Amino acid sequence: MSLSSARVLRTLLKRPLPSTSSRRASIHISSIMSSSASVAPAPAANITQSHPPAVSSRQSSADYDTAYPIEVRKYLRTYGLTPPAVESFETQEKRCLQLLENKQNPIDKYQYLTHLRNTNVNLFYRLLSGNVKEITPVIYTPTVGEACQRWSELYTQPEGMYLSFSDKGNLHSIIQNWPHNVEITVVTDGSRILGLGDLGINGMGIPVGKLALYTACAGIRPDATLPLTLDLGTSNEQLRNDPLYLGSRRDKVTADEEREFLDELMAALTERWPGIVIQYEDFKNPFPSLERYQNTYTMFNDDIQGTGAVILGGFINGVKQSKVAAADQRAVFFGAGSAGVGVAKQLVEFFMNEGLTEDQARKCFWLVDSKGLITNDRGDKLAEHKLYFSRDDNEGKQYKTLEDVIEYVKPTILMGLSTIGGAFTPEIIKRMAELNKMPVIFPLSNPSSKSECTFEDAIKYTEGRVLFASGSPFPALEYNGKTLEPGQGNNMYVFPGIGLGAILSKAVNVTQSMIYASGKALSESLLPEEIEQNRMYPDIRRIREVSVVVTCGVIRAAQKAGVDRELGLRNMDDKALTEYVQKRMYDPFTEGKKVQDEVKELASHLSKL
Ligand SMILES: NC(=O)C1=CN([C@@H]2O[C@H](COP(=O)(O)OP(=O)(O)OC[C@H]3O[C@@H](n4cnc5c(N)ncnc54)[C@H](O)[C@@H]3O)[C@@H](O)[C@H]2O)C=CC1
Ligand SMILES: CC(=O)C(=O)O
Ligand SMILES: [Mg+2]
Repeated sequence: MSLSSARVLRTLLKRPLPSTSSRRASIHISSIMSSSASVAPAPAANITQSHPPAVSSRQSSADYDTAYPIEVRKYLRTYGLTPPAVESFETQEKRCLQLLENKQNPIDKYQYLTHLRNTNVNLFYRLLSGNVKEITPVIYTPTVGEACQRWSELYTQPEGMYLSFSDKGNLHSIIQNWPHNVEITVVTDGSRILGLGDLGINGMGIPVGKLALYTACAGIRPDATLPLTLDLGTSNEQLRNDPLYLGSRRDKVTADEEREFLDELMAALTERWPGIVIQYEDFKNPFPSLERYQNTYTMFNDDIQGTGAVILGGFINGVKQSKVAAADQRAVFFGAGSAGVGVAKQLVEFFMNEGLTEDQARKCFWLVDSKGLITNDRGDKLAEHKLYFSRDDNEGKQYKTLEDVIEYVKPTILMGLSTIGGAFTPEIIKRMAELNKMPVIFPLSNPSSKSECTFEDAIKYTEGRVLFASGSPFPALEYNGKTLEPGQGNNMYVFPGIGLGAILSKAVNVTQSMIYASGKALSESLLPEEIEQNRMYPDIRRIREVSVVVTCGVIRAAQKAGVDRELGLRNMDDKALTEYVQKRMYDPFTEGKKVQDEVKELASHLSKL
């Protein structure tokens, strides 16, 4: 059967997926009129059944909130489908936190939170917003790493779209199956999931986790987000032989095949949802797609650009503390992939803004990959993205190990984007501390097991002088009577604001200037007391406020670049723009109130008839 005839058949067999608003349109007058009387449950059966009964799988998961008053439950036709008590947000949170605490393993906590998101979306986001520091490590790095590794083993429900290479030619029609209007998608092919390698379609945990952060941090409505995983084969033989693996068992498609598929995908997504923002995530080789689509679609690559921006943000504050001028910086990058090159390029731009020429700025960087320092005369064919930083001043000498490179360069900065856990050994950290008053050491690989060093080691071996940020979170430490908080250099500080800024400004493209602006805005989002505490990044608990600052910076940059189509925002001063952004953000704490207000308004209207 062709896809289009399958769709017709399905349409005939099934009633359409009702949206919350269409369901609300078929109001149950008697239930609302009787609801104000008391909390005593009037039988749900008093509801006139003018159309098929509400089926749980057809309701929005937000509708089953035990915080909803009786009249709202009747209005939503969930009366009787939730326990009788009407709970406060505090009681709900207490139960959820207790349940979380009782779970022994991070993955059990992850599964519980997944269940919660699918059964009461507003409660999930209230819980996340109120406990962002505690819960982010469960739904995002590091735990999402294990969730992806075990995705096929633990699978219970769909949470996004899966598109296979064999669907090529039909992507446009398959995408029509998604039942909501989408403003933003995160798309991966699973080929480089964190530092864990090619996980094929098991990588779905990443789009799901990133989009949960879009909602929690930048207030993009949950139903306007689309987690998207491309099943383009996998080079992971173990997965292909795993009987539980949920993807196709073919080898990875070729670069040409991938390009053709992505061309069709980009067109299909944009045709279905004009203006959609498309975030590329965790592709093994993401440079060609960024180059190909960045001037044609509203898209960006989080690993290259988001990571560049977040490190720029922290680095601007770090430089102020270390007081080493741009011209005197020498940065060794351990790892020269998408993230390494993305960060280095972003810092080149910063150094140029600090007065260096491009060549002077570029020469401040020494990139190391699995074969050692990247030089023109190393003897291997360098991937294109490495050429810009390849050194020609090594006088014929090759430096194979990180120790050798450090002795040669005597760096002020050591970045880790290598996926090699523990690569920054005590000796390396000590050497950085000998070379610098305040060494910058950023072990940025994820998840925690891949971090190039721990916060504890960085503090111990530099005697507390390190300027530290890691990709995954580490706990705070007591050192010499002081509590030291590690920085978290993770793109989660910027991608929510980049996405929201692009959506609200209706940007036709995500320009490099918008990316730079996100990092700059992040650096300016610190409170005076955070600056006083020598922090490079704001407290993660303020991420929603921070995302508003980042969003405004991105919108202004879009306006300056002339890629914005929401021209009304141009006339707003900064205060008005900030308020506009805040008002446009989904807030799980007031979401239920909106429904209650609708019910009240309707009851009052009906009483006047
Ligand atoms: N903190 C953050 O926000 C972000 C962190 N990352 C993390 O950065 C890591 C790298 O990501 P990508 O650059 O996208 O991956 P990639 O696969 O493109 O690059 C990895 C690089 O590490 C090098 N490498 C591998 N083994 C090595 C060894 N033994 N010695 C020296 N170099 C070695 C490779 O040659 C390559 O240049 C991952 O763990 C990822 O999770 C990525 C994006 C954002
Ligand atoms: C944080 C992130 O995007 C990564 O590790 O790939
Ligand atoms: Mg990533």
